[in-house]
Amino acid sequence: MNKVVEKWDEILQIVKTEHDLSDVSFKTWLKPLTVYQVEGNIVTIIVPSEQVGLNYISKKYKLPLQVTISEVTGMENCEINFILPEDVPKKEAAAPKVQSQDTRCEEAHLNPKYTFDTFVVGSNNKFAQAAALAVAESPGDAYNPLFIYGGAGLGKTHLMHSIAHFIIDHDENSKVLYVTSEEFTNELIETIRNGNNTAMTKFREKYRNIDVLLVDDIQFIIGKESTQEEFFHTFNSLHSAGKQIIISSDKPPKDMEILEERFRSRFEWGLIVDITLPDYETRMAILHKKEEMDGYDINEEVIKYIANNIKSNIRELEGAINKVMAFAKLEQREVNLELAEQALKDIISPNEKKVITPEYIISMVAEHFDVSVEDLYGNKRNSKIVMPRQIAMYLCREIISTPLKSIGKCLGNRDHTTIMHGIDKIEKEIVSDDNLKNTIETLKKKINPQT
Ligand SMILES: Nc1ncnc2c1ncn2[C@@H]1O[C@H](COP(=O)(O)OP(=O)(O)OP(=O)(O)O)[C@@H](O)[C@H]1O
Repeated sequence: MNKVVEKWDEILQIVKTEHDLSDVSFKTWLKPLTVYQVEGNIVTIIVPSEQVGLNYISKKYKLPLQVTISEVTGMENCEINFILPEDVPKKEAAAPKVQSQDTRCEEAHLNPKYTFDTFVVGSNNKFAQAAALAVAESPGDAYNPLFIYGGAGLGKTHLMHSIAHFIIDHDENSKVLYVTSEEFTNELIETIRNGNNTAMTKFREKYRNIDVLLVDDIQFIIGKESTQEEFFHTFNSLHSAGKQIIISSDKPPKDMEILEERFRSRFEWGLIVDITLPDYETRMAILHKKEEMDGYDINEEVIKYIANNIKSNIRELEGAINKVMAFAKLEQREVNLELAEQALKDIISPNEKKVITPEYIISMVAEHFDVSVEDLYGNKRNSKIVMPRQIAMYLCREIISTPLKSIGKCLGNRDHTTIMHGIDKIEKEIVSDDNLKNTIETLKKKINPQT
C-alpha cells in the first residue's frame, strides 16, 4: 500500500491538531477526503462534495495537507490535485494498477537518491563499486553473498541501494528487499511477541520468497541469539535457491570477534570488498557532485577548505556543505571562506579529534528516524517526532551525561522538567519494549562505535 494511503488518517489528524480545527470543521471538510492515487509527488484526492466545497478545501487545506504529507511520508515537494467523484475516470478506476518503478523502490525501502549514477568512484571504493555493479548485472550469479565493509558514513548503504535500484530497473519481476539489521530484529521481535504460527509463517515468507535480500549493518545482530538464528536460516534458504544476498558491516568477518564460525564461513563464500577513506580528489569530486545535485554554486575555495579538513566520513563532508549553506542563508551573507570557517568551527577542530556532542547525538537520532533536526528542535507533537525527540534526550544523558538544562537548551530551549519527563519515559519503556531497547542499543553503537 502506498505510504500516503496507509498514513492518511494520521495525516488528517495532524492537520486537525496543528490547525486547531473544531470537530465539526474536521468532519465537514477533512474526514470525507479520500486518496484516489499517488503518482510520483502528485497526490490526487477525491472531494465528495459540490464544486464550492472543492474550491474552499483547496484554498484552505491544500498547503497544510501538502506539508503534512511531506512530513509524515518523506515525500519531496508534494503536490495535491483535488477532484470530484464524477471526475474519476470510470474505466481507469476499475483497472488494476501495474506496480510502478517508484512503488517497487518504495516497497524495497530504497532512497531514490542512492544510485550508481550519483555514486562517485574513487580509489577508495572502485573495487567495491565494480563488484556491486557485477552483482547488480547478474544477481545470484556473480558473487554470492557480496559482503561490503567499511567505516561509518563511507558509502556502504549508498552502494547497496544502487544495486537494488539497478536490479529493479532492469528486471520488472524481481523481488528486492533492503532492510537494516535493526529492522530485521525489530520485525522478528514483533513476530515472536505475536506468538502465533501464522505471524511466523508470514515473516518467513516475506524474507524467503524474494530474489535479492540486502541487509545493512549486520554487526548489530551479532550476539542477538534468536535474530541470528533466524537470519542464519533465511541466509541458507535464499543462498541454496540461488538468490542474491548482499550484506554490509563495519568490519570484515575475520575481525568480528564474536561472530560464530558458521556465519564467518558463509560470509566468506562470496566476495568481500571494502570501502576505505576517500582521498583528496575523491572528496573534491563528491563535494562537486553534491553541489551539482542540490543546485548550489559554491566558491571553489570553500569546497577546498571542506575537502582539506573533513577526511574521515562522507556523511560529515556532505553535512558540512549543508551547514555552510544554511548558515549563509540565516545570516544573509555571501558564501566565502570566512563564513565557512565560522559555520564549521564546531566540526573542524584543529586536531580532528572526534568529540561526541549533544548536537552530534541529535543529528544521528534525526538521521536514524528519517526526520529533520529542526523537527526535533521544534514543537511538533506527532508520534513520528515525539519519540525520536525523547530518545535524543535520553541518549544525551546516557552517553555523555549532559545536564538536563543543557539538553533542554540544545533541543529548542525546552524546560528541564520536560527533559526529565522525556528521559523518564524512555527509561520506563525500555524495560518492557524490546523493539525500543534494540533501537537504543543500535543507536548507541552508531554514535559511539567504541562501546
Ligand atoms: N562515493 C560516494 N559518492 C557520492 N556520495 C557518497 C559516496 N559515498 C558516500 N556518499 C554519501 O555519504 C552519505 C553516507 O553514506 P552511507 O549512508 O552510504 O554510508 P554508510 O557507509 O552506509 O554509513 P553507516 O555505516 O554509518 O551506515 C550518503 O549521503 C551517501 O550518499
